[in-house]
Amino acid sequence: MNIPFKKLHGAGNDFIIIKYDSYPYEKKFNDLAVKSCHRRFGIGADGLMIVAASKEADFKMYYYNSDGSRANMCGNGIRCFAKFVYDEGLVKAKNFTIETLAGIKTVEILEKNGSVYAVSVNMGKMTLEPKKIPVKAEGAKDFINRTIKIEDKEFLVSTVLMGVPHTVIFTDELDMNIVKKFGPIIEKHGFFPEGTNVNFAKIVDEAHIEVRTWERGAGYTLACGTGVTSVCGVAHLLNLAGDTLLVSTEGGTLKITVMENQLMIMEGPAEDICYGVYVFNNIL
Ligand SMILES: N[C@H](CCC[C@H](N)C(=O)O)C(=O)O
Repeated sequence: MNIPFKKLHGAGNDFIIIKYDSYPYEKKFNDLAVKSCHRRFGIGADGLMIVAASKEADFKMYYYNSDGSRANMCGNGIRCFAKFVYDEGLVKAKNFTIETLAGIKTVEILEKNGSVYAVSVNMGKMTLEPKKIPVKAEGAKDFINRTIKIEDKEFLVSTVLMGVPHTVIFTDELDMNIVKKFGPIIEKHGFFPEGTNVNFAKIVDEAHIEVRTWERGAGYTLACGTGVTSVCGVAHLLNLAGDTLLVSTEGGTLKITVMENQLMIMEGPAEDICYGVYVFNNIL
């Protein structure tokens, strides 16, 4: 089956985007994600998004990780999704809404010299209640500053829901060996019945944070929008940083603003990489 696609990235977190009508087989989306996201046998990406019609918003976004698992929300992804639908002429307004499994998100296209260079997204508020994340923490009102012991190391973690579960670990030094060794262990730790994304964060000063993320269902990625937003929300909650933050990831910089009412606005890049036709051999 030949499927037209575009590939975009948001701060190095890369995605394949297709239109629902070009492959209207929802039950096969996870299989399509695994095969198209494969870095050798497919196009290669961290995730797949499908642009569909919505009864409640301007569009509906399906998001799948490269391992085929579906996730409720994707921060870098929704910026790329917004650029895709705007550039494809599917929407004329610069402000519009996108239905996700984490609720309806409002996005704003940011244009310079007639081309979209970034998108601003209202990411909503963090959820702290363990049941809603979910985290196993009988009777606790949140999962902030908890200790996880793995081998001989103790991690002070804070887990929140930012559309998807995010565990935040503040550290003085970002050590990629630690990220890649302990990220996958924490991702699947028994505390997290549905798994978790894992963000290692270094506070540079009250306006700058560095983040490296091990993603649930995708592994180490160059950036994670919901992860960066979660880090900023927890840093603000713990008075470790201010309310306007520049967050540098390996793939680029995102700007997060924590509003008075705890809503968080993420602004960041969305860039085209390529477009073409994917030959989906779904017989195998
Ligand atoms: N890269 C995405 C996160 C995807 C979430 C997914 N890894 C999951 O929670 O299963 C972002 O920019 O927010």
